[in-house]
Amino acid sequence: MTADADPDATETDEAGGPAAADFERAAELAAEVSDGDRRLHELDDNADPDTAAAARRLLVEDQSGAELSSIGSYGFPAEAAEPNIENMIGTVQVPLGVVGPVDINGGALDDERYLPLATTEGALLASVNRGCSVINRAGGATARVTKAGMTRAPVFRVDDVAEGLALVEWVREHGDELREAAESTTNHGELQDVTPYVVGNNVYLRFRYDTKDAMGMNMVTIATKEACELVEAETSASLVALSGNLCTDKKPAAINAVEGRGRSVTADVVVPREVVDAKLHTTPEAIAEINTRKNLIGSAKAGSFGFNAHVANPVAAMFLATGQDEAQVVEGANAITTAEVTDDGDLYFSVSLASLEIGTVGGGTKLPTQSEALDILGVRGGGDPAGSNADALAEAIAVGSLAGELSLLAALGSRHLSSAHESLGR
Ligand SMILES: CC(C)(COP(=O)([O-])OP(=O)([O-])OC[C@H]1O[C@@H](n2cnc3c(N)ncnc32)[C@H](O)[C@@H]1OP(=O)([O-])[O-])[C@@H](O)C(=O)NCCC(=O)NCCSC(=O)C[C@@](C)(O)CC(=O)[O-]
Ligand SMILES: NC(=O)C1=CN([C@@H]2O[C@H](COP(=O)(O)OP(=O)(O)OC[C@H]3O[C@@H](n4cnc5c(N)ncnc54)[C@H](OP(=O)(O)O)[C@@H]3O)[C@@H](O)[C@H]2O)C=CC1
Repeated sequence: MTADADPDATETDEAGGPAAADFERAAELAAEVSDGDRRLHELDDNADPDTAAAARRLLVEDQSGAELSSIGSYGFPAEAAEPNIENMIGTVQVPLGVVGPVDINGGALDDERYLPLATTEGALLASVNRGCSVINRAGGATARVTKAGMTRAPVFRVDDVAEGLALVEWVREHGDELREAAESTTNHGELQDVTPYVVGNNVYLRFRYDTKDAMGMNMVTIATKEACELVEAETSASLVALSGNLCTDKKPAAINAVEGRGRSVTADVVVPREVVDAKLHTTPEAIAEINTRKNLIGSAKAGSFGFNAHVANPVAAMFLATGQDEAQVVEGANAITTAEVTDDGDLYFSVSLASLEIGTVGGGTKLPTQSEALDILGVRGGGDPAGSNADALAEAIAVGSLAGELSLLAALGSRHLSSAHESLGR
């Protein structure tokens, strides 16, 4: 076995962290797992989280021959990540940078902000930064959350369509009882509506909640389970699965593009022609044409839900930076970019993200580096009023996406995409 830290260390430091692990105990635990006396995921029951992580690193190093000193050099007590991961061995570090400060004229965030982006793609921050500098010269970007609501859609089995319709009618008549059941599990969540869908002998009930500052998937799953118990007690329908995929979580889906999920948010800007020329080295006409031929027609021909160039880039980078659930980049990139030449010859440019599932409380937002990144935006924790911090985060991500779209479409217009990645991205 290759030890990856001080083998003489035996005390667990109160502050925690990899150096505070008890490496003697870690070696004992690793040997017990190797001998089949203990399972990998049981180590936390027998040691503090940093020691358990050290034991798992020893096992993985032994089995793979890998040397895990970088993975083991994390900068916070493993205890802080306990709600976020099982079988922890350390962390992966992704470089974090900032762009801006960019001027955001939002409904919830009306100020200048640096935007934190974590990525391994060279040229991405330079590009989004250029977009921010263009937005600032244009007087700032406007941003608004136009709809909010997190969904969970359980599927019920019924005998036939007549029973399915009876269930739909029962749901319509008993909205108050469903709301009371669902909201009994949460202090913040509010049931907004339940939309039924009947397919043969399947009934899907799409519950939508205002989850305030939480992304809300745990919250709405727990609340919907309570409502489902009422449905089963009061009707002949039988719950097959608490998630019936009409929610739709972590899969590309038209329903999210049309109905929205999480926050639907739009950012837009009018860029004066001279700024397009000086900073983007192209014209409003060229950007509008590229947007039509690439983002609209090209995407339509490809059957894509993403009528944009690379909204996934700023969304993923800001998700990683601020502790969002990275699998939900699938829905986060569900965006339409528009571009047109105004009557004055300037460029109107917008990006509308239909289903941005984000929060400033819960999930990964509590981790030390992620909550510092939320501090950069001034949106850590619960907002006043509740929900305003998550609205502000949505607006910041939308403006980052707007900046990225502007810069990339311009780079395509000026034929600078490949040269930019030759000089910055390799
Ligand atoms: C690279 C640039 C920005 C050069 O663009 P430029 O206009 O030659 O740069 P510049 O040196 O004149 O500077 C202009 C501004 O860019 C920023 N800037 C410039 N350099 C830096 C830097 N080092 N670090 C930070 N910021 C930088 C900075 O904001 C600066 O303004 P200022 O603040 O000085 O007033 C431009 O060519 C560009 O944006 N290219 C596009 C690159 C891009 O968007 N890549 C994204 C990834 S592509 C991808 O992943 C998806 C794709 C393409 O496959 C999707 C699809 O199919 O479409
Ligand atoms: N369960 C599932 O099916 C899925 C879970 N996930 C995971 O779910 C997690 C996110 O779930 P989520 O429910 O957001 O987070 P948490 O489960 O961490 O719960 C957050 C809780 O914070 C409390 N809270 C405190 N202040 C506020 C506020 N201002 N606004 C809203 N809530 C507040 C709420 O408690 P209270 O309810 O008591 O008011 C809320 O339930 C992520 O880790 C994600 O990876 C992702 C996809 C699916």
